[in-house]
Amino acid sequence: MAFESIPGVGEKTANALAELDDPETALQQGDVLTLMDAPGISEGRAAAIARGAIRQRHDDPGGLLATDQARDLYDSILKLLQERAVTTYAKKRLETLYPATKESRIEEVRATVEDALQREPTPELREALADVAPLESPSGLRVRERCLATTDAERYAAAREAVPELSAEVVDDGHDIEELARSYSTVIVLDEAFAGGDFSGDVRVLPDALESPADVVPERLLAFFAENRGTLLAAGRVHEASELEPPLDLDALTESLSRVDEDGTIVGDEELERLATAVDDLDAAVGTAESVANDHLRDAIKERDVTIEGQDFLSLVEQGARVDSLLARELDDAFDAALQKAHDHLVDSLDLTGHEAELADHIFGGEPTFPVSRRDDAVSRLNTELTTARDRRSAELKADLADELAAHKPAAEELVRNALELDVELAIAAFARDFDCTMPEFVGNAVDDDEAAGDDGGTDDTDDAASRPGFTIEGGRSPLLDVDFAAVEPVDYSVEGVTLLSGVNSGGKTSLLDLVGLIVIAAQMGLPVPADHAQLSRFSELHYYAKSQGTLDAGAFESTLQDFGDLVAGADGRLVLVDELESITEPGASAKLIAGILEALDRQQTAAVFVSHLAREIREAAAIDVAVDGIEAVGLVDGELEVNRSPVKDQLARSTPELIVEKLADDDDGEFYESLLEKF
Ligand SMILES: Nc1ncnc2c1ncn2[C@@H]1O[C@H](COP(=O)(O)OP(=O)(O)OP(=O)(O)O)[C@@H](O)[C@H]1O
Repeated sequence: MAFESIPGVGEKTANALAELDDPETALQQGDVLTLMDAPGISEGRAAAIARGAIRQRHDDPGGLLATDQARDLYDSILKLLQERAVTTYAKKRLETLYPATKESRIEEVRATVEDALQREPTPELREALADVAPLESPSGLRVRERCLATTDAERYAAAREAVPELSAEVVDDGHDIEELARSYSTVIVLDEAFAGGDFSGDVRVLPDALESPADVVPERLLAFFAENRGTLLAAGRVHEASELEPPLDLDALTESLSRVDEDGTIVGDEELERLATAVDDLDAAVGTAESVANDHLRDAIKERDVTIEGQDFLSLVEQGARVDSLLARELDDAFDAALQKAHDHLVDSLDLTGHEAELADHIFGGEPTFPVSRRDDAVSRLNTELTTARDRRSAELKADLADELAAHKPAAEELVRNALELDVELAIAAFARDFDCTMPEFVGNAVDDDEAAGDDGGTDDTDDAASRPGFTIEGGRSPLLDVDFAAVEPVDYSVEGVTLLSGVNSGGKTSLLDLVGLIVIAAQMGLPVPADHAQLSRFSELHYYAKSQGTLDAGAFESTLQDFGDLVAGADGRLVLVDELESITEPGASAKLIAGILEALDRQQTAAVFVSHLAREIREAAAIDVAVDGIEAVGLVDGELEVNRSPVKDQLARSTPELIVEKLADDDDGEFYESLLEKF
């Protein structure tokens, strides 16, 4: 696959992607998690690449968000979704949802959303998800008790590359290998030539070792599971707390994980623990055993009255200070008992067995002496015996556990992936619940797709191909208003083609444009929308222009006009939302400009809503019959306008001043207010 053909992927990124095991599948599935594994690819970048790949797969030109205001609305929707996701992964994954213009992409997301809407985001699930993160590959692992050896420089380089966890050594001959075996518990020789060699120590000739590094370093897999233990267990809890079917036996995984600690060390094996403790405690135990023996001997000597015959005394004097023979004779039993006590202490405290106990026997012995002292060579022999046994036991257990975990690995990866993907679905489900959403219905044929229209009622393009693009919203409630969502009044609004929207001040015109834009963007992302019912065309571009902050200077005015020049020259199937364009210049000129833009848009297959306080003037200036809808005040209550937030079709709303003059005219018998009212 030519990665550089993906929108937004340059040579450097393409090279990074090529380093993944299976980048094609990751790109095809929009799998941000795997894409993030490519060197130098951040989560945000991975999401952008995934989006590009999705667009490419659907041959989707994208580009629905044609103005900054439209992009801001998209960002707001994304934020509402991301706030409802627990994991960073899901927050990034949600960014792969973009407003598409191709039916196939919208349908693809809608199919996932249908499932998502069945999900229930419970507190237990959110709690478990908090501990789930993408799996990490441990780095910097070093295994010190094993080494690789070869006579070949190339193989040496390959060994360093394939198994960085072990030391690799270049050797000349068997003698060098013997030397290594003295420093390492195990030496793995990579050269066939040494097969059948007679080495002392644990020397294994494994010419194929580099082909399956995991067998040579089972620690690699153990470290993977050890490092990801928290995530794996949490992903297991996510499955238990939801209706997700786990891809492996969770009890078996938990049991396997309980046998390795965070450092990748085997735990829970009594024999290994016995040997490890014995190695660690050997010195201290020998010291204590010495004291035990000496205490016993000291007490025995103190209690003893020694009678020395003259002859013995003479020979003692003649032989200098040697008392060994005397000790041997007089304290033979006590000496034996002291040694026995020392030995028993060693065997008991270190829990030594069979051959180890025999070796311990040699630590205290020989000619009677006081104080009793250890024989260092015997201590060293016991130490070697225990260390070798410990390492052998550990290596066996690691290999066994690694075998077991290797079988779990693909399913464990799926377990975590499922949990993370569930978080994405739960965020969508929470969005739908929090804002009382329903799935929108696509009608008409605003965008020309080459594809055949689907017949599942989702994006039914065959319905009304001749009709003009537009939308119908029933009971729409914007989650972006500055009031609590519960206090948002539902709005009904329907537009086909080009229309003006008039209305009282603060009647909710801007909020309505936001709602329309939001519903269109969310719908084309494949998401449910905050309305009781929504029907819309699939638009090619959304041009949303916010209200200008004041009259523009000549330069800004010129460039705004150029924007509209481009707009009216654009393709069919667009939705244009414009808020009070009149504020950019003086009212008389504005009305003429807007009238001209509306005429041009009316000639195209475009839907447009222009909010304006100059609806009457625009209509008068326009050569076509421009539709005008109105958000009306139903009355004035305590100086406050009471507003019907749903625009009335084909009705020019009376302005706030007109309403107030009318009220004064009603309240007052004078002619002044009546005459004012006639001016409207
Ligand atoms: N559907 C709604 N439900 C509840 N409150 C709303 C709704 N729509 C608008 N409002 C409230 O009315 C306020 C004014 O709305 P908005 O700015 O959309 O009015 P406008 O008609 O564009 O005003 P102006 O003519 O002054 O530009 C909002 O800030 C919001 O508090």
